[in-house]
Amino acid sequence: MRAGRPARVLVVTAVEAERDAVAAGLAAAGGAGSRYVVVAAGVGPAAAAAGTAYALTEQLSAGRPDLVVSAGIGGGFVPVAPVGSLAVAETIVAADLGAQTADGFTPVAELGFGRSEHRPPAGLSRQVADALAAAYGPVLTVGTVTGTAERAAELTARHPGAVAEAMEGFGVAEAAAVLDVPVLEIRAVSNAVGPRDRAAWRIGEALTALTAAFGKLPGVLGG
Ligand SMILES: O=C(O)c1cccc(C(=O)CC[C@H]2O[C@@H](n3cnc4c(=O)[nH]cnc43)[C@H](O)[C@@H]2O)c1
Repeated sequence: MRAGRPARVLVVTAVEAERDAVAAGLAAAGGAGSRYVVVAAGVGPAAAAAGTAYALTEQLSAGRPDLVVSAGIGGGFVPVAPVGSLAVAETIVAADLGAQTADGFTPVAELGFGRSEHRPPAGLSRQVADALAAAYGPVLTVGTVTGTAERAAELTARHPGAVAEAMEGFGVAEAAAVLDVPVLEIRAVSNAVGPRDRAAWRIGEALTALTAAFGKLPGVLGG
């Protein structure tokens, strides 16, 4: 990102409820909303990449965005990211893109194809995490929501310090990287990563936290 406050920010969520929660926060921040475009691109990394690429291309005539933010609800690794809290990505990791063998999982980058993670600007991501009182660490992108304690333990072992998982960050980051636009990922925790208990998801609480985060973000990014 160029020095100073970003002139244009693209925020990509998965679903409309997340988009509306982000927009409500930006509206509460007052005026900053005009520099922000918020789109709901769909669930999963493929929809996220396609939607981000489309939105970036559409915005090019007004000038290339300075920053792309992947945002929404997510699963939190407890105890570091409990339900209702926020998580900000230090790295955005494609946690299930690769090959599963008898010896375990090999990430796609180790297979010699592409990359397995994106690194947001370190100073900026840390600054945003601190300002939002968010957990800070790797945020995993998965194609399949974790639903067992065994899978959660496997992910934690492979990605020490992981704070959250969701389904879009890596797709958003891949699209942003094509235009060399820096990326952040901000997640509001709706559920714990672990044994599947859909009834325990606190989506309303997470959306409220997401709104609060985007009420603060313009101030953190420089008004
Ligand atoms: O209940 C299910 O089985 C289920 C399966 C696929 C998707 C969903 C969603 O509700 C997706 C919405 C959205 O939420 C993010 N999210 C929230 N918690 C998690 C999680 O623990 N692991 C991964 N993603 C999560 C995700 O980014 C989706 O876009 C429900």
